[in-house]
Amino acid sequence: MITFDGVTKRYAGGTVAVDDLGLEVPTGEITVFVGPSGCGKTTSLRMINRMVDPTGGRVLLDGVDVTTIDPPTLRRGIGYVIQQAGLFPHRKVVDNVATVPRLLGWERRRARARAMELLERVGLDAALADRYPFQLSGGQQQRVGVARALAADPPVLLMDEPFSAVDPVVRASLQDELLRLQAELRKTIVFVTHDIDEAIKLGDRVAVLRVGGRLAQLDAPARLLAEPADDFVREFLGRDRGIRLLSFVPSGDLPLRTDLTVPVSTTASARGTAEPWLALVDDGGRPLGWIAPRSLPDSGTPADVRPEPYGTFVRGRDPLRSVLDAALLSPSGHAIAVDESGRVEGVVTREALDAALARATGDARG
Ligand SMILES: Nc1ncnc2c1ncn2[C@@H]1O[C@H](COP(=O)(O)OP(=O)(O)OP(=O)(O)O)[C@@H](O)[C@H]1O
Repeated sequence: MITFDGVTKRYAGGTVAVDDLGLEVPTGEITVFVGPSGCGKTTSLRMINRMVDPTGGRVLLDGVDVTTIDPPTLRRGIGYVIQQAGLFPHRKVVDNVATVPRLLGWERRRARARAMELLERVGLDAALADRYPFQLSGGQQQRVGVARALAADPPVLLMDEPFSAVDPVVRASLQDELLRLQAELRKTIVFVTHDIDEAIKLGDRVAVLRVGGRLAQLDAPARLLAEPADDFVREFLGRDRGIRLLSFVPSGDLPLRTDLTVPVSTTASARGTAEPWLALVDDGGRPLGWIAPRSLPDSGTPADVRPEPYGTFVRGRDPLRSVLDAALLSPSGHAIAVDESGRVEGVVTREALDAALARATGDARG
């Protein structure tokens, strides 16, 4: 665990970058520092690995004041990833990743083997190992940066805007990759960003800082969205707070109707149904779309019927936000629930969804 105990940093010249910061970064979790430019995020992060020392208060790593540990020893247990990856330009990718193990005295072959294993872990093709950093895309460079930080298997990882220099699509995949890795590795991660969406996606807890280096709020993302502490946090969170909150509400307990589906082989049997919409399902159990039984032809083959568009969600895995999205994509207003392999489990009606939405927003309002 990392503890900020009344930490202040006043730079020469008088700027107070961090002001009496008190918070805990739990072991094995991702804690995100977020806030506008100049609010002291980077300074706070760097006080953990002693690139900056506080002028007041203490930063404790598992109860030990970091200023009592000499920086090289301290940094051996702390990986560090920065924007633009910060790779050594004249070293091949594999040697970049092997840098810290080599510094720790690993023999060359073992360090390289470890580097190759990590490149694979972060989703990079082994063929890239012998390239130089300039021969990689921005996203690939960031992956190398993450692999390098993980090379000595440090319990703590500091990440300073690591994904902000890449385009939104690559950025999203790097974020997904980090979450996947973290599920396996359970590092204690402090992640700095100015992007609130990134903070909410990645953080187990999010610390919102305001300029002057003061902590505005520290909470789990769902709580932050539901109950911003003040106007500054509310404005920083921006629009769509209610919708974004639905990303944290599970869909597993939504009631399913199985009588609102019809197999394609028996489409004609749907003619007499009173329901305005039925979900058409193929022979493999996969959704084909919505049909209106009333519009089925009295004669001829119902095979000519063209199903209307639909949306699906994986029940139990996807959040309520995905159910709402699926419902909005369907003319019926209902959402089709599928299992992990894409087979239809049933239908969540608009009424059931409305009730769940009312419950979720009611819970959020407290
Ligand atoms: N070495 C330094 N000397 C003097 N002032 C500094 C120094 N480093 C940072 N500052 C000031 O401290 C404040 C906080 O800086 P810091 O880099 O920690 O903010 P940040 O939240 O990480 O900002 P950004 O999102 O723009 O990177 C700013 O006002 C900055 O100008």
